[in-house]
Amino acid sequence: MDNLARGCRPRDVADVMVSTGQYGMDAARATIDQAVRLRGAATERDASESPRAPAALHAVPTPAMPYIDTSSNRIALPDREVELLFVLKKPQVILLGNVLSGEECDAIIAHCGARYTRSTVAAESDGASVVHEGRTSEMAFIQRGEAEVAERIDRRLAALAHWSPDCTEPFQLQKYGKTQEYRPHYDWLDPDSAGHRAHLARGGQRLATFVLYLCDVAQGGGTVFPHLGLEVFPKKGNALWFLNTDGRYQPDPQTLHGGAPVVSGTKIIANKWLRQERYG
Ligand SMILES: O=C(O)CCC(=O)C(=O)O
Ligand SMILES: [Fe+2]
Repeated sequence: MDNLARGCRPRDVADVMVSTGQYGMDAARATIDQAVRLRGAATERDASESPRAPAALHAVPTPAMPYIDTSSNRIALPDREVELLFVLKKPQVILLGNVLSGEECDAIIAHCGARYTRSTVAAESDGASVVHEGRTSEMAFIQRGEAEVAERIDRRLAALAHWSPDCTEPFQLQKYGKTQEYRPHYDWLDPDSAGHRAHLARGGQRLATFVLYLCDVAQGGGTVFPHLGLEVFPKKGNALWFLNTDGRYQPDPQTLHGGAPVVSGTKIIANKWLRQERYG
């Protein structure tokens, strides 16, 4: 497992294991998943060291990317079996079912109680958090170590995405009442914007997004992707995943997305962003 410790992509390590003839692909994947879990989903990887490809496999280093195994209809995680509901290949957008139990959704919402404040975005000029007319929801954060249920879900998402929880942002809840929305935007940080560069300096690029739907919504509130002609409706316990960049960490303009206005009811989601490096 030295290659994993050096930050190689589990997928590449699996290819090497199969090519030596000692493992079938299923056995290689299972062994790697186990090793990643034991290592706390590669927590120990030195974030300052650039990820490298397995020795003697590629001359050109391939950066590590989080990934979800889409080879079967269900994914058995250590504490839960998740369903694949749809997969869009490019850009990669995956809808997953049964990621959270109803009780877990309720517990997260209860934990945040009334701590919401008006949502903000990062200003392009200096990166400061500013209120924006395109994001009318309210937000709340759950810091690492604050709630057992959040820690458990953090570990589950790490196993699902083969990515260390240390390289993710804390959960950000978004609550939308009637007419509230988040107009189409990108989750990746723009290297050409001075304000975003300050955020890039802490944890690198936002490689992938999980949107956890914590409740059903009576009407409206879908997550929309205008360039893809796609709208995903919130369903309690489901999670939407998308990759914000290509495999070389370059922002993908096709990932434009937003939260459509809620027509009736309330929508509550939790965002989890996977960063390139340790996010402290
Ligand atoms: O509300 C949604 O469905 C998407 C939210 C979103 O894209 C965000 O908070 O960055
Ligand atoms: Fe977003």
